[in-house]
Parts: sequence; structure tokens; C-alpha cells
Amino acid sequence: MPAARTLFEKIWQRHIIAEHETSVLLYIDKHLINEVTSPQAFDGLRTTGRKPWRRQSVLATADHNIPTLNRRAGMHSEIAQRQLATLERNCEEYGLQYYSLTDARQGILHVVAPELGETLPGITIACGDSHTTTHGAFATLAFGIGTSDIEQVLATQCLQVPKLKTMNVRLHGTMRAGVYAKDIALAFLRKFGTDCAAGCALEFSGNVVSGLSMESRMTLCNLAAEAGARVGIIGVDDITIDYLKGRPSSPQGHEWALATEYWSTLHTDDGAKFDRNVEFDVSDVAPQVTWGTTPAMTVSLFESVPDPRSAGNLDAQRAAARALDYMGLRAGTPMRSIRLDKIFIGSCTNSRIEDLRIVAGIVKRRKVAAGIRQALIVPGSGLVKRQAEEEGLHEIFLDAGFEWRDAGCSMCLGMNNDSLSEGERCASTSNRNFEGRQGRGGRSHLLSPAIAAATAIAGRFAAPEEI
Ligand SMILES: CC(C)[C@H](C(=O)O)[C@@H](O)C(=O)O
Ligand code: SF4
Repeated sequence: MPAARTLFEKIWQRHIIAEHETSVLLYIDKHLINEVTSPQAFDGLRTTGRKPWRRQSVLATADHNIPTLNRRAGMHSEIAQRQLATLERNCEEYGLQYYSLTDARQGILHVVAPELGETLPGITIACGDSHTTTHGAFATLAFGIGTSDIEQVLATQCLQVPKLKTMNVRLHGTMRAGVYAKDIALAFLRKFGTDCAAGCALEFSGNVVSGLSMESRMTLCNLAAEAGARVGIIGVDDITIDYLKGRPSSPQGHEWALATEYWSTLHTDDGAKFDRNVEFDVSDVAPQVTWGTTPAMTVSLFESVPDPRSAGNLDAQRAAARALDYMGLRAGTPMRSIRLDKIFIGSCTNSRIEDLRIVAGIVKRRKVAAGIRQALIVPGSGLVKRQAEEEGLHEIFLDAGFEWRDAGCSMCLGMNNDSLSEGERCASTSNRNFEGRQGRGGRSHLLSPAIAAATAIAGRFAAPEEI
């Protein structure tokens, strides 16, 4: 009997090119490239006279700093223009697959690759972006890497990775109605902290995960990055295989049969050992909203802003007090009394068709509250946008008073024109709420698309059943 192995070990071992004492050289199957982190990597290639090793492994598109409105009018800043032009030139020069801003396949790379069937079980992916963990929902080892590693992967198809510890988070119990993967992830971060999986390969397992759609599994793995995990990963089951069937780059015919036979082995074996095991019962989890400046500074929608004195040690108390000060909030304020200036529904965490359907179901025949200055819905990709329009969702959004934009990262990090002004408060379905994340002095509250939708209508944090 071969030794029982974790899912992570199965994929990891198959990709090792060379093993060193504390690290390995891993073969990378797929390399996703964006406009922000790749320019210097290509410059490095040129300076050293090298070329991309396996051009077909690369898929590139611009997502971070592109406009989501009037795209044909050009970019909003010189630097954004230069980054876009550089990406286009590099892809052209080296013959790399590139989706231009007018191609329906353009969008946030972590939305684009899965929906096209580029993200497949058992492969390794590298991308110069920390939320590459998202792809792990497909039993993929997907690494967020820095610019020097991008150059390395382009030139050699290999990535040096430290040997990772494995961690299993078993999600069990029953999710309450109105609770989504986003709430589970935020509640998990609240309980275990933003460094609980630092440097780990984090597997999500348990009956809760088995019951989630691929979109929701991607949301979970996306937020693994906020727990410090190097990769997030989930085993293959019928839901994975059904999602991939018929996608443009999924294997077909005989290859499909061979692939699914292999994919069916991609789960952790009974008896396999993890370095760390965590159990999390989701039965009590209510919808979550962050009140502070890390994704772990979270309470339920029905609670109040916590008192910094209730935070663990002195450091945590100071951090909580500082966060409240930045957020312009007072301890004891009921979350549901806090008014918002802006609503952002989008990002690689929550901008897929499932998210948009949930939002449409809540805002249908309702109006965005008068106090909301701007309510943006930014689909994760051109294909998500097209699908939503085929279903008529955009009409519901526009009727309600939302702006319906083109795909991109947008207000998730405000590298384009979509950002918060000093002091503005935003309900955002994204994954980071650090100081200044969505614009200097902006105040970000992370939540699920359902709560963001209800909040847009109520003008303050609200549950769908209250509006
Ligand atoms: C700009 C990019 C490098 C960054 C990341 O790596 O995650 C961004 O996507 C983010 O979400 O902060
Ligand atoms: S949507 Fe946000 S979190 Fe995701 S890649 Fe873009 S900037 Fe990063």
C-alpha cells in the first residue's frame, strides 16, 4: 500500500524538478501575467538575453489599473498607459496569449482563467499576484509570486518554493440561510487571525466545502491569502468536474475521460497527516462585516463595533483603537446603524455570475438609498458581464441605480479612477480593508454580495430581510 498522502503532497511531488534541503524547484504549468507586476520581469529577460521558455503556458491580460468606463477613451494616467502598452508590446514580441481590453475574455485573471478552463486540477500555476490562491479551488497548486520570480518562471518554467507546512481546515456544521462563503472566511479569520496559515498550504475540507459551488470555493481559497497561506486548496469532486466540462480550454473527447480519471484521485487520502489541523463549526456563523483595517477585524452584522479593550493583549488593543480611529467609528455603535457613502460589488473575491445573481435577487424593483453617492457593480470578466446581460441582470442593477461597469479590479484597490476619497465609507465585497486600500483616507468594510446589496438599498448596513 502506498503511503497516504495529502492532496497538496500529490501535486507537489509530481512537479518537483530538484529538491534542496529547505526548498524545491517546482515545474510551473501555467503562468498568468498582468500589467502591474510583469514589466520589470520582461526587462530582466531582455537584459540577460533570455526568452520565455514555454510560450503556450502564458496567459496575459490587464486587470489592475484599467478603466471600467469609456474604455476606448484611453487610460486615466500616464503610468497606467505605460504599463498597459508595455504588457501589449511584451506579449506581441514574444508571441504570448493576450486578451485585449475589448476582448470579452478580458477580466481579473483569477476570474478569467477558471471560467475558460485554463485552471485545471493537478496543475501548478504562478501569477504575480497574491490572490492566486483562488485557483486552488480546483485542486491546483497556485502561487502568488513577486516580480523576480516572474522573470524566473518566464525564463525557466520553474519556481523555487520553500517546503511548505500543511494545514487542514475542516469546515463542518450547517450554514445558516443568508450566510455565504465570504462570511465563513471572515468569521474564520476573526477566530484564527490573519497569520494563522502563514507560509502553509491550506486545505479546506469537510461537509461545508463539499456543499459549496465552485464560485464559493474560489471565494474561500481567495481569502486563504488573507490568512497568510502560500496556497489554498480543495479536493476534486463532481462539482469540480461538472464546472469544467465544456469550458473552452478544458480537455475534450478521449482526453476528457483520461483527465477526469486522474482528477478523481486528487483528494487527500484517508489517514494522511497534516502538520496542523483546525476544526471550524460554521453553524453559528451569521453574516459578517469588518469594522477595522484587517479582514480579521470582523463582527456579525447584528453586533456592535467592539470595544478595543476587549481585544486580547496590549498590542491588539492598540491596533484596535488605531483602527477605530482610522475608520471613524466608536465602540458600541450597532453595525446596522452605520451609514455608507459608496458600495463596491466586485473583485476576484466576489464578482462571478453567482454573486451577481444574488445581488440582482435582492435589489430587484428597489432603489439604491439616496445617501449613497456611488454604487458600482464591476463584473469579474467580460464573459461574466455578457452572461449577466443575457440574464437581464444589468437591467435590474441599472433600474436600481447601480453603475454597471466593464471588468477589472477597479475599486478593490483603486489603481484606476474608481476609488474612495478621504473619509468616504464603503461597503465592499473585496478582500482587503487596509488603511488607504481603496483610496487615501478611504474606509473599507468587507462583506458578502448579499449584505452589500441590502446595504446599498438601506443606506446603512442591513440584511436582505430588513429591506
Ligand atoms: C497589485 C498586486 C501585486 C496586488 C497583490 O499581489 O495582491 C493586488 O492584486 C492586491 O490585491 O493587493
Ligand atoms: S481584484 Fe483586488 S484582490 Fe483581486 S487581484 Fe485585483 S486588486 Fe488584487
